[in-house]
Amino acid sequence: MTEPVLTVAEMREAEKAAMDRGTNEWELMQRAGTNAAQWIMRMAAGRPVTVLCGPGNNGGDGYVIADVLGRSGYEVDVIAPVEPKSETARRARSAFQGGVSSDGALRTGVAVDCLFGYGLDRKVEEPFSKILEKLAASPCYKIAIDVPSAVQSDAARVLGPLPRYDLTLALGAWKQAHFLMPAMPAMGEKRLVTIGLEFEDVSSTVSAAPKITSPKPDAHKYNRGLLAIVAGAMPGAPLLAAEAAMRAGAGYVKLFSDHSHPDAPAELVIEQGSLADALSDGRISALLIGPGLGRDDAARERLAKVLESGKPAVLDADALHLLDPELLAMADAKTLCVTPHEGELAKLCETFGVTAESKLDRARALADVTGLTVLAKGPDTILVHDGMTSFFPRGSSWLSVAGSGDVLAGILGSRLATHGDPRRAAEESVWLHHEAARLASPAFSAGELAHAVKPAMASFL
Ligand SMILES: NC(=O)C1=CN([C@@H]2O[C@H](COP(=O)(O)OP(=O)(O)OC[C@H]3O[C@@H](n4cnc5c(N)ncnc54)[C@H](O)[C@@H]3O)[C@@H](O)[C@H]2O)[C@@H](O)CC1
Ligand SMILES: [K+]
Repeated sequence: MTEPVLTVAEMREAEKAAMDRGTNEWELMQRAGTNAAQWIMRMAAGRPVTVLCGPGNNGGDGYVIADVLGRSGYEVDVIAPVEPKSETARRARSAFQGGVSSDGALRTGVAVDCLFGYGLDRKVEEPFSKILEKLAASPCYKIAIDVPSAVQSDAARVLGPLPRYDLTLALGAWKQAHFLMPAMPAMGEKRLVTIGLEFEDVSSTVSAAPKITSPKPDAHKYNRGLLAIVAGAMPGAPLLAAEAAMRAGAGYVKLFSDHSHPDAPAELVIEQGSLADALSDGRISALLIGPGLGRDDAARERLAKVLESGKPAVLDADALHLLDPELLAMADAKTLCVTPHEGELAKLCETFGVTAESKLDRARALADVTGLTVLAKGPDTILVHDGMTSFFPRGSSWLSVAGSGDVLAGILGSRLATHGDPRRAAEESVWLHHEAARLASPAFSAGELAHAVKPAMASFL
């Protein structure tokens, strides 16, 4: 099932739509609190629970949770530094029969943070900041309801003390912050608690694990996809990309390189000489250029030839520093996928006149302006294709190793050569990259990561 990722405005619209269909806010809060309480009881397993309640409907959810836990036999403390302000939260507060204190110690056991949800709109100050500091210092099991209370839901900005949570329960739908830095690593495990909302015209989703198919019975090396990797000044990076690509599904991987590559595996075909001639091979189904390309005139010339060829291509690394409107005009942007890290994304935005503050907004604006498929990689990878945004579960932090990006580019090129769909190829490449890292962890080299792409493929067959 596709899981939408909503902005605060979209979330409010979805809730309004539910109300227009006849479900009032109180019922939504009952569902949210009751369903979240089921998760909390599973994690608490009889331990005492402290619920922290804020002034809005997130606090309202907290009173419902406390009520359900109390009725289920749990010892529950509620700490609420201020009285609820919204009507529905006040109703939840009056329905709760247990004790509420404005401050107090957190009992060891479980703490449930309902100070602020997606309504957080300014810096968290006292008395709330003090409570969050106390929560951060406590050894208890920490659960954030909807979003951690110091995290702004759309941009993932951290506006106050941010404890490390064990579990975050997203209510109704995922919010952007669940998949964005810097907030994401503090959220622990993340689970979606459904409350019966319906979503229309969804433009952002969580990428679902891909289903990779085996080659067709009549497959041969060409119709399984021929990926040509166009090398340049430095020999190592394109070779690494080729090692990954050979294990990611393409039937044939070639390296167009004028280096001798004494370390290349025997099964990698290396072609030297005229790039124009090499690119004229009609059997090539996708190209990859950028790793080790260089940034001089010769590199620009090679990139121009790739773009002129009209073949689907992945542009990575140095190619992203060279790409400009003049070069892009040579190609059909719909067939191209760019894979910038933060610095390369900034460079592309500068080149194409995109001004936006966050990584998410920059990736979206760049895709809009250029028509490219943008895979903005990093700890919070974001894919934008034709107005659609995909977010991904977090990958291993061991991926922060030199050559990791070359491996990702190789996998992406291989998947693109296999079926030609840039969005699908990009999603598959991220999942395969993460899975290869999981299998190769810890402390792998990029070469070991490239080899782990093979067992990673098996995870998605
Ligand atoms: N509206 C609905 O139908 C539903 C809402 N739900 C819950 O409601 C939450 C959103 O509720 P709200 O819109 O009331 O927002 P919040 O509960 O997140 O908080 C908003 C309140 O906190 C205040 N506030 C914001 N930032 C502050 C800061 N830094 N310091 C002090 N006060 C601050 C605001 O002035 C407002 O009073 C969701 O996250 C979710 O938990 C769920 O109950 C499901 C149904
Ligand atoms: K919260």
